[in-house]
Amino acid sequence: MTTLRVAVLGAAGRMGRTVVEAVQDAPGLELVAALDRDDDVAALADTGAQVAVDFTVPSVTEANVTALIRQGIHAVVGTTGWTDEALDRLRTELAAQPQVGVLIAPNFALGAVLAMRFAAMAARWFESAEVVELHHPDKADAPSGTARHTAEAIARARSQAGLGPMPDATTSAADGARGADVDGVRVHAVRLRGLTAHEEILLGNPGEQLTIRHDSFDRVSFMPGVLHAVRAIGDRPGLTVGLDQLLDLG
Ligand SMILES: NC(=O)C1=CN([C@@H]2O[C@H](COP(=O)(O)OP(=O)(O)OC[C@H]3O[C@@H](n4cnc5c(N)ncnc54)[C@H](OP(=O)(O)O)[C@@H]3O)[C@@H](O)[C@H]2O)C=CC1
Ligand SMILES: O=C(O)C1=N[C@H](C(=O)O)C[C@H](O)C1
Repeated sequence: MTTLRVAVLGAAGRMGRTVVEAVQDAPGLELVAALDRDDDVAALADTGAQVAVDFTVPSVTEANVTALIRQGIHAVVGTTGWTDEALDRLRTELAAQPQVGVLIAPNFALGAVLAMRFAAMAARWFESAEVVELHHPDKADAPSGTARHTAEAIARARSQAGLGPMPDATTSAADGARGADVDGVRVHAVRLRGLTAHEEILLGNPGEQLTIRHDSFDRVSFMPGVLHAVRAIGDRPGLTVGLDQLLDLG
């Protein structure tokens, strides 16, 4: 079996530490670099890394991935905060390095990926849909990348089905009481000590409710998805958004 040489960016962080352990324990993978703040991503090629995993912070992840692409290193990215404009800039970078693969995934937990897919399937059959995400209080961004992605998928499914705005008679609300508006879908963010990463998608019709819930109780929940992506990304040149694209879900 040939060994795949892997680097981790954000290696001192909560996710980075877990990824370092997972790579060290994974057959066929070799950890060749563990970088954090102040380390030089532009010199990573010297380590022989073939794939790099980025769990850093939204303000630096684009610069990291750009540096990886320019060195011909594939990227598996879990860091949140990607805008459509930033993704377009990556596509431009990738056009000059057509052999390089980049995966940006808001959530690597297999259950969370399936929950997003189920929500998108269900959305057109319900009058109302709202998303509640619940996380540890050390998280920097709100709403979560997963919740944004979920809301965007619900909005897309509703629009494709020709559904209009959801019923909502609110004419007066305290600041934030109705959550964030993501493409017309309300998203509510809870921050609570003791939590890790959780999401509920509430879908309502007259007389019935469907609740789709996913819980990550521990960061190990993300590791099977990360390792699958590390092994798969070299055969998938260009930009891929969402782990579901690598899971053969149909
Ligand atoms: N896709 C998924 O499945 C998941 C995604 N995430 C996302 O991953 C990201 C990281 O989460 P988490 O691990 O909890 O966050 P942490 O804050 O624990 O980790 C981020 C790490 O990146 C470091 N860092 C900051 N700047 C740089 C830089 N320029 N280069 C390299 N490293 C840098 C930080 O250092 P310092 O502390 O000194 O700033 C820290 O060690 C978030 O965006 C989060 O939402 C999280 C869980 C799952
Ligand atoms: O910061 C976290 O912890 C998480 N971030 C990701 C997100 O913003 O969706 C994934 C997961 O929810 C954990």
